[in-house]
Amino acid sequence: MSYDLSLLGWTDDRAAELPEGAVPARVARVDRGAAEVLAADGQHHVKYAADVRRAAAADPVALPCVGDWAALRWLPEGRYVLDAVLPRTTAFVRGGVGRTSVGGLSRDSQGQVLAANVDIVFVAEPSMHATDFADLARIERLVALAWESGGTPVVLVTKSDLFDQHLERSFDGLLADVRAAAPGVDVHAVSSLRGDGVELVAGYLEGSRTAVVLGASGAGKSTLVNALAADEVMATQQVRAADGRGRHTTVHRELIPLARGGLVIDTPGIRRIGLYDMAEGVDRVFSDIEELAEQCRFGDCGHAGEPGCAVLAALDSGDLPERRLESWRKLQREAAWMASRTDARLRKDQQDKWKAITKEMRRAGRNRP
Ligand SMILES: Nc1nc2c(ncn2[C@@H]2O[C@H](COP(=O)(O)OP(=O)(O)OP(=O)(O)O)[C@@H](O)[C@H]2O)c(=O)[nH]1
Ligand SMILES: [Zn+2]
Repeated sequence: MSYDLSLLGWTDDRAAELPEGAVPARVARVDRGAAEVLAADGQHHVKYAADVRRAAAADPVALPCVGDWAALRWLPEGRYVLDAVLPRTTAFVRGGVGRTSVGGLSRDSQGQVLAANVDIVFVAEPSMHATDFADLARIERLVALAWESGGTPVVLVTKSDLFDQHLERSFDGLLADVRAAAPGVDVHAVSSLRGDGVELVAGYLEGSRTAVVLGASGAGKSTLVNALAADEVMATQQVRAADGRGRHTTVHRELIPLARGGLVIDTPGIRRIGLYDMAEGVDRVFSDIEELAEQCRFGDCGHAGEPGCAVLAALDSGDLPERRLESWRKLQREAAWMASRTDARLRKDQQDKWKAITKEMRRAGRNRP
């Protein structure tokens, strides 16, 4: 089995970051101290070089993760070693690895990268969930997370076939509310069951882009991924049934290359993604409120009754729905809480570290395999 790197998302920009003589590979899955990677000459199980282990011991953000592009080096004993992680263009960073026994984040926890180099972040929210309509607050939260990762969010209102047209609310009205909750973000209705919108979703992956699907349990993520992947997932299920072995199947389960181009990352970490540091993303998803806040008379207005508050004025006039203001307040509190526990310089330091490692490797001029 060999891979066409460009179909895995390899670009000229990334090639420019590759140390001379190194072999590029995409991380499909990670285990303790080792990764499954896809390279032009096939799939490999590779261990981490001492530099990578050292960097990861100092800071877990340096650990290779699914979606990473890595530089492999050929060892004299006839196998590859993962020598460096190439600079990430996007990353889902969880604020803390450790959880305390009561479920909170432990104070000294550092960031952990759940997935890297994800271009498109689909936010799946069912049009109907039991008798409830799409949850706008959840959409706001996940869109904020998506912006924070550096990827481009696209909201998918899933299970559109379940929407009962006889309800007091029209489907178009629901879509309009969703659009208002995610300004500047594409919003589409999808029914994986009927196949509606699936081609449109696939279109976002053209040019071998990488996507994840975020959403609550039961939002229809797996069904959508299966609809996109069709052939591949069915094939891997047959492999599993035939020989009962897991490894090959698992690789394709976490980083799923689609036959029509593009990839979907689907890992337990991404599925459980909830609340991470996302101050920037919050600002962006609530840009309408941020703009109002700039018009408040006082620069440090708390929007709690101060004179000349533009936010409360918009609330009074009905321009700003109360639900949205509440949602913004809640996310801001959470973001502030996360920020107090996450070293803001973490990622910046990490980027510098990667650059240094890459430079170091270039200077050392590794041997070709
Ligand atoms: N009517 C309808 N049902 C759907 C659609 N997509 C998914 N479902 C059903 O909704 C249920 C949940 O779908 P999943 O794809 O497993 O949801 P998920 O988001 O992957 O859920 P988790 O694995 O728990 O995170 C399943 O019973 C699906 O058959 C759809 O477009 N229309
Ligand atoms: Zn104000």
